[in-house]
Amino acid sequence: MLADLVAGALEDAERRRGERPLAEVEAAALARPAALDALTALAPAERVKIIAEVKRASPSRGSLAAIPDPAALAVSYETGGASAISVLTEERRFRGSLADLEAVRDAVSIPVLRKEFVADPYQVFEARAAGADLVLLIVAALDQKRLVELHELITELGMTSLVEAHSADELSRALDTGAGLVGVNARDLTTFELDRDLFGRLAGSIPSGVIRVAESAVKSADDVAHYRAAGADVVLVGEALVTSDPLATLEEFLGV
Ligand SMILES: O=C(O)c1ccccc1NCC(=O)[C@H](O)[C@H](O)COP(=O)(O)O
Repeated sequence: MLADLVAGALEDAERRRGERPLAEVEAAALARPAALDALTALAPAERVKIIAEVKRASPSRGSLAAIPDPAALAVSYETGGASAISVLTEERRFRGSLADLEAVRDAVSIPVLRKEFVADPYQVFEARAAGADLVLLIVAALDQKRLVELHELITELGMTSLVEAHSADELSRALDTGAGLVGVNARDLTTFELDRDLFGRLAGSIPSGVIRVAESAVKSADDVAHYRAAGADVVLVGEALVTSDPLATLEEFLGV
């Protein structure tokens, strides 16, 4: 499944490259105002922080929410106290787009993450051209050389990588990149199984100075408390927000 998602995302990027060559996207990326400082926005604090996700659908859950106006949803997230917004831009299974990201960027003043199966530098330039401040890199989808190259490009463009792992091995590869923001995804992206305790098993290996993000499987305030007790500085939440009143849910989650 993960290989299919990456292959599909690369095919879609190739199609867009045909319509808008790299030189044009690169120029648009360089013309953007500087990216927001996500490491400061997500820095450890007395209270847990939330990255709130714009997520219409997913391979594991199918349709979640229509989200006709992603910018309005993002404004609710910002008003509700989210520290950053994640926008799924994958088109085939998540029904997202770069246009969603651009609309969100224009509507909020907190950092915005491009959530995508990024494997090609073109996708990084696209992210910056659309106004992203952060880009997701999934360790399981990349060999180490490519992971490091993409992380370096993201950094050169002034953005922040969120480097995502799902095992001790992947975590060690994530830390080897030198990234300051590392996520542990409870969802196995090959089987979709959820393991809410994985973060707790791996968090102790993340050195202080690296921001720890617990991703996926947050359904309730108890789940946020569970991740917080295990050492999460930040939790990334999708489904629970798009299928509820986001303001009320954020208030409940941030009260933890
Ligand atoms: O959500 C999926 O089904 C999925 C399947 C395959 C690859 C990635 C997938 N999701 C991306 C994410 O990591 C989540 O959208 C994100 O962590 C939020 O998760 P949740 O709060 O459980 O919606």
